[in-house]
Amino acid sequence: MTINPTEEVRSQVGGIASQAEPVVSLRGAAVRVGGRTLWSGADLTVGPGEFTAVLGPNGVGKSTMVKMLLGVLPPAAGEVTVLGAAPGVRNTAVGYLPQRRNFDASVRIRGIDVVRLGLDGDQWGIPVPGLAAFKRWRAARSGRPEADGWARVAEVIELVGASGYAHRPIGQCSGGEQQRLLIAQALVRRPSLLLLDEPLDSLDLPNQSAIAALLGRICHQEGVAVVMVAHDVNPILHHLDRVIYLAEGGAMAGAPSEVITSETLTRLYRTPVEVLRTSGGRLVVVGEPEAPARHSDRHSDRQADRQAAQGGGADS
Ligand SMILES: Nc1ncnc2c1ncn2[C@@H]1O[C@H](COP(=O)(O)OP(=O)(O)OP(=O)(O)O)[C@@H](O)[C@H]1O
Repeated sequence: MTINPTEEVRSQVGGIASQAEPVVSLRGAAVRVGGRTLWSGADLTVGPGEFTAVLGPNGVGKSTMVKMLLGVLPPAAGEVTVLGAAPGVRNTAVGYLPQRRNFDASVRIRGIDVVRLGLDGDQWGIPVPGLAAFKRWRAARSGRPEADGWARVAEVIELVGASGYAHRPIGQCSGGEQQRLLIAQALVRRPSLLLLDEPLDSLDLPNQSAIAALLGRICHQEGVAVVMVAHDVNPILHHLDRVIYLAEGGAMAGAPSEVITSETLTRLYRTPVEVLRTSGGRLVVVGEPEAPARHSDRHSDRQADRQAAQGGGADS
């Protein structure tokens, strides 16, 4: 499918959000886990086709915000709506990409089958939000779910630029290729909102840029609102419409140029952070804790833990 910012194409991907209604709205929202308030006072409005990053230090509660938007965890205070309803109610119109999972090289399932799981199955043990309701809706609507399903899978694979390798076993695809296929999986049900938890983690810089550009196109040309957790704002900075920085006890949201300033970030991170403007006018954040190299280490540790749990050593 050619990417074309027409209403017709928008309707092929984006779903039920009306232009007037915010896709996500937080008013004085707070979350508590284990008896502890992670953040509070969060005000955020995300409109259709807007790209928002959720940023902040490790453990501040970024993934927890995604869980709250999915309805898994209720807000401890304030008002939160997703697609005009309480979180969780409209999950059939929400695509979700959990924190990155690597497919081992021995995994034989093809990319297209992984994408198809977004319609028919679970994402490796993680329940697809609202799947049962969606299946009922789809069967009632089409009467031919199988044929409709494969046509949609092909369409969305083309959209993310994965046609060249979608028939390969996913374990033989590169990290960037796997991520495109997983984004296709999250898009296959034509969501109005895409929630992504650190989709750039463990990717090299060219792949971070390519995936960031793909998400920018999905958002701005296809009309899907994107809310994305990120550690490093730089690869996505020039695609963003809005950011929300979470900090211990607080939160600050706004346009990137308003929020991404040396003063604000230094205050939020409680460590010196400098925001520079390049000759091309782009912002670059220097000194933001948790640089990408550190994330890779973190995920390598998880891989080693998994291998150890399976009886192999980290170096086996
Ligand atoms: N069910 C739970 N019970 C108690 N504490 C929890 C629970 N779930 C998460 N936490 C804690 O809440 C905090 C926020 O976790 P969360 O994963 O949302 O942070 P994050 O900002 O996404 O972190 P990271 O950047 O490391 O991915 C962490 O300290 C975590 O240990």
